[in-house]
Amino acid sequence: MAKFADVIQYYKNYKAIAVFSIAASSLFELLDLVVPYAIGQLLNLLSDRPVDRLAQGLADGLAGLAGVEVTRSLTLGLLLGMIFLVTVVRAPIEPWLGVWFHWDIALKSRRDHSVEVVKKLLSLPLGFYDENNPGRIAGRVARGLSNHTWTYPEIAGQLFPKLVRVAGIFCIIAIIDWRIAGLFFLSFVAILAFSMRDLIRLNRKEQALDKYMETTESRTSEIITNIKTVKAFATEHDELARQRQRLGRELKVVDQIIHRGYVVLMTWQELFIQTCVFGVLVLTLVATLRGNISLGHFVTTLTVSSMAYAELEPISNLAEIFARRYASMLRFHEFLQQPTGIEAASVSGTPEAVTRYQFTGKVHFEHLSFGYDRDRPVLKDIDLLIQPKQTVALVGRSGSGKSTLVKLLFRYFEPQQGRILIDGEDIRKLDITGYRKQLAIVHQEVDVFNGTLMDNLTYGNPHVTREQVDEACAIARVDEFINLMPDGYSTVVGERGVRLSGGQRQRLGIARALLMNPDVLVFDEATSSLDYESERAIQLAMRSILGTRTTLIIAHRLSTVRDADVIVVLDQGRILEMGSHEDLLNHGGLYHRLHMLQETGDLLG
Ligand SMILES: Nc1ncnc2c1ncn2[C@@H]1O[C@H](COP(=O)(O)OP(=O)(O)OP(=O)(O)O)[C@@H](O)[C@H]1O
Repeated sequence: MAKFADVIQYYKNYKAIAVFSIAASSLFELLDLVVPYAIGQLLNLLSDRPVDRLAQGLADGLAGLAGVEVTRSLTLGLLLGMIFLVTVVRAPIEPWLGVWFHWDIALKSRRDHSVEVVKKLLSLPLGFYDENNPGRIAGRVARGLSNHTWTYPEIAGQLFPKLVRVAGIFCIIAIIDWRIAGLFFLSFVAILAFSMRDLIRLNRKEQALDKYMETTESRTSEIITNIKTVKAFATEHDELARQRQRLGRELKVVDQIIHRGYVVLMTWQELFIQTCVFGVLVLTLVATLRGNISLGHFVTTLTVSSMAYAELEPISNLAEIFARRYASMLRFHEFLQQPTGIEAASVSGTPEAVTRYQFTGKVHFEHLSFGYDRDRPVLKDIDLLIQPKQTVALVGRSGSGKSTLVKLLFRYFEPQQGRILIDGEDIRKLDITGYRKQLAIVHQEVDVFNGTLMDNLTYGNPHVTREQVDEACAIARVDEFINLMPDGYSTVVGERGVRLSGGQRQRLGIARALLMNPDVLVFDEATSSLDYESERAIQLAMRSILGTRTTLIIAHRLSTVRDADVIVVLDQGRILEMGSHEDLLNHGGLYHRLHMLQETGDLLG
């Protein structure tokens, strides 16, 4: 759970400059008080009454320095000079010591935390992404960052200095009349306590709303990612209706409960403040009429106390703004506190720190058991030894655990029982980045990054030579389509470039995997969604790779796995059968049945 301290810690890199700039802004707020004081003293002078001790002392000091007599004109000049210093002279300095630094800190902190966010995104375990879609994550991060950025200049540049100013006003009033100061203090504490109570209550509602908003954003993001399905099923109207309903509910809470709550609070604050201002006017007037305070003090007290009460409104507004943003700031820190995966160390480390390995490719899945949910095992006691450069095919019904086995090999998840050995070494003992660099996978859906074909080919290994790229492209049959591209290797593909077909993407994926020169290569359903010609091109590419390194093929189409040295048939998380294509056909078990099914299309085969 994130706390208030986490929100403060957000700016910790700039602690020293923050203290300096807040102190500077506070000082300027205090200097503002010189004006009503000096005007009060001017009034005393003009009405031929003596100035108070402070003004008199300053005038004596000045006269002593100049070696002249203290006159009315000298005191007048001194008071005017004070006003000039704290208004005109201060004007060009204040924005630089205050505004500049407040925004500078906010913007630099945003940069720091944006980097932290990327770091976090790269080091979160895969399981996090199964549970949170991009819209939910992006919404939470964006709101958290922007609210932190906007809030800092307001709190540091206004709230703190204004509180200091109010404290200064309290001191001035106390010097003039302690009873008025007492009333001022009590009313101030009362209004702040009353406001805080309401703000805490409203903040709880904000937190619940924030969670609700994340789910709405997550659905909008799903609409974008699944737009083809939405259009194909013609569910635009339903999606719009659902989102409209959610947004309507959000508005109801924001408008009718939260916003109304703030306005009610403001109404009470206004009434209370104006009553207090009036009370001070009456009290000061009575004190002046009784001759307890001078006319100058009457003006000063009235002016500063009106200034103080006038500050109450912005102070409570700032507290309100903070309360409105606090919930999303906390949610942002909760995101940053998510437990990281095993990749975390490599994200922070340098590329040079990665341990380099060279494996023969002997992989042993030793009595592995695993379930995403501990109580529902997906893999049960898998024991499988793969010899170096062997080709092993994993087949079985959908949901039998083929992909999960590969996820464990890549250490996206840890087995609950058993272990995986590579060349006899437990993979948990290896440096995760160095280990993964010796593996490569060609997914069913090959990711294409916005950039040139060359960028995409060398994504995992930017140091390869042009010859190596040509060679990998020839094996993966990328060369067949690269020559047709407008700019060859320099053709921009992906989001803003040429769209690649499914078959082209897969061949790109194979070449990219080969350029990693992996010791273990995995094909995950690599040919499942392709037309005959593309599938054949890929099968030929795969065939020329087989035997050059340990290869694992997850396949539904049994035609693609005939060449495998060993075919492993998984069923409900267990190894049911294992052997060559011929052995398994002769065995007459599940593989034989699946094979017949695919050959004949006969469900009873
Ligand atoms: N991230 C996940 N969280 C929870 N359960 C999951 C997750 N991924 C897969 N499963 C479950 O684990 C079981 C095995 O899934 P897996 O993807 O390994 O099967 P598969 O044999 O590769 O299936 P297919 O051939 O359809 O891809 C399934 O019951 C699936 O619902």
